[in-house]
Amino acid sequence: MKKNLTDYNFPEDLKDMDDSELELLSYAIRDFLIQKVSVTGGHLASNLGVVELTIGIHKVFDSPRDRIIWDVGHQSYVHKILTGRAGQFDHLRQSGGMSGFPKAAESEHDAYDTGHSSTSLSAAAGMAAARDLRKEKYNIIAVIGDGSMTGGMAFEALNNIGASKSKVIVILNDNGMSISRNIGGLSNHLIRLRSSARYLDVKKTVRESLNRIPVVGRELTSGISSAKERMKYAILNEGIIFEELGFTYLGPIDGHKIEDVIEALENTKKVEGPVLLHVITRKGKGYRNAEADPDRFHGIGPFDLETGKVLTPPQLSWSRVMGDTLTELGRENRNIVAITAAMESATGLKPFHEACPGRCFDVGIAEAHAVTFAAGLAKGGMRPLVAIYSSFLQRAYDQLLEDVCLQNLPVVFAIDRAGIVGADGETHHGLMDLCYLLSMPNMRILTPADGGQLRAMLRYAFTLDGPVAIRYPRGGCEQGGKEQVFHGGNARLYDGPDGDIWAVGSMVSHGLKAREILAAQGLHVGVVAVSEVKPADLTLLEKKIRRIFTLEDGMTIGGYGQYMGAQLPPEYEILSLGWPDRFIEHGAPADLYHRYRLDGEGIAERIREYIEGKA
Ligand SMILES: Cc1ncc(C[n+]2csc(CCOP(=O)(O)OP(=O)(O)O)c2C)c(N)n1
Ligand SMILES: CC(=O)[C@@H](O)[C@H](O)COP(=O)(O)O
Ligand SMILES: [Mg+2]
Repeated sequence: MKKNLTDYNFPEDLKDMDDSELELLSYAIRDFLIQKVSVTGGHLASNLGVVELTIGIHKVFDSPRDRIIWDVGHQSYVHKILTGRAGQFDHLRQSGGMSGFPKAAESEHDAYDTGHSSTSLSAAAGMAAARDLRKEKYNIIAVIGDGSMTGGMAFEALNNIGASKSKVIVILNDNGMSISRNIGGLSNHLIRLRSSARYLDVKKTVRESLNRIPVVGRELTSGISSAKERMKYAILNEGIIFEELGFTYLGPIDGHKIEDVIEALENTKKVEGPVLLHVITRKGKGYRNAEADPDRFHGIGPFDLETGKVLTPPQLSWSRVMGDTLTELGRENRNIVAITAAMESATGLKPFHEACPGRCFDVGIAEAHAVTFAAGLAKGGMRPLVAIYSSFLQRAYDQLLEDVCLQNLPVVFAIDRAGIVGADGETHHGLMDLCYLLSMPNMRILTPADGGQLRAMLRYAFTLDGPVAIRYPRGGCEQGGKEQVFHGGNARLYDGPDGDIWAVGSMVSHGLKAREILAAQGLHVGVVAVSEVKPADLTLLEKKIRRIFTLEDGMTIGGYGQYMGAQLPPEYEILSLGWPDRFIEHGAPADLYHRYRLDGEGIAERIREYIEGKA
């Protein structure tokens, strides 16, 4: 073994390693991951679970010729180490550093960019069709977790691939967990498969599969031979959903036994047509604290290695305020129900679940279904709230429009992680929701500037009889006044003769900072805190102040600024300040606001340039 992981020439060096060297390597990788992520933060538990599997994949397949697609991509750290990027882990997910997700721009080994779940199988299907049409020869391997397999797109792709008979290798990494415990009918099916006697004799089950199915060449394993035994196997495999859909199902195998992993992966190569290898792993494997609490170690900030405790002091989060308020409201009104797409604790729903058991629904990673499910609940007389991240709600555009807005149903959307999220980057920033929600008739959009306002808005939202979206950012929030009430409308915080900043929700604090900086330079702008984005409240428009600067944590094109521009009388001029027409990279929020001139300083500069006629 070499001293450092950076001393290797991976993936080539893997090819000459024997099983015991690979096992030693797995220890070194775990150690490295735990050390590095304890400093930078990141998706630790999922990566610890795929160490042997990833080593096996790079040993058996030939990346980048063979294409490896990581579903979600949060578990691609080991792949990054094994494709020459160990040296970049000190800057994992930091401004200017390596992404936490696969990025083709980062490495030729990253065959497909991911971040949102359940896309890998569709991407693999398309890549396989392209390969076959072009008569090329290479393997396409999609690695998907049991949580991601609950997403609708994964089912759609299985359906498609199974019928196409195209050679796609699906590796189902089953650890029984989504971020929290995995749920649903498919999850129960997997539990039955993993607890069946078949798991006990790994090699035999894989050999049996190979004897039963068409394989490339004649390199068959010895396995079962008599017709009677073959029939017994076929019956055993009957009812395995993947087989029924047209896949050859191999496994389940123990994903932490490197020699079994390698043998099973070699066997996937031999199968003709679509094949699914079921691998059982443990989330957090090899680090006591993560094994004990895989949910918390799914995505974690910098932590103490010994205790596993995060180093940043706890703060009041927007999610927490939402969850606690909903719990209060749920106690008062038994018609209130909550829905999450596999993000119960992250969206703050846990206390509601505990206080109102039976009224909190985790539907799996199924955002589109979650929204129409809420529409159904509303139709049935309940008052549903969908707690969801802004970027994941993108998955349910059509359901928002056709099921909720068109029928004007009273569904409350608690849109978390709206705006810049930071370390997760392009795939996770919540910069689009204002653009698509603003164009939806009947949708009301509220944006709290602090925790007190969020509490008041939630209470108000349940009094309305149509859809309401309340959007708020990731992270900590100011307490705000406890007894606030909200009946719609905006609030003027300052007057100013040189123009008015209309700041949406949490951007109010940036607007106030800009105002201060400008005042010191002799320019006096007012500030309006925009709590009600839609319908537009124009009652605070000043007749004498004809210059409006809108400020939003969303895309400029199609966002609040353009929406306001369309409502303003012609004598008003408007400058819209938001995120530009490009994908915004990962990095610390403060760095990003600064780089894109959306912090107080940048906003002040842009306003001054505009007023001075330079913009
Ligand atoms: C569309 C979408 N919804 C939700 C998420 C948030 N998310 C990221 S990983 C994850 C759980 C994935 O579980 P699984 O695929 O089993 O991987 P594991 O973490 O267990 O390795 C969830 C819900 C996401 N990335 N994309
Ligand atoms: C990979 C993924 O999609 C989630 O784990 C996400 O990273 C969670 O983000 P938060 O840290 O904002 O909850
Ligand atoms: Mg899982």
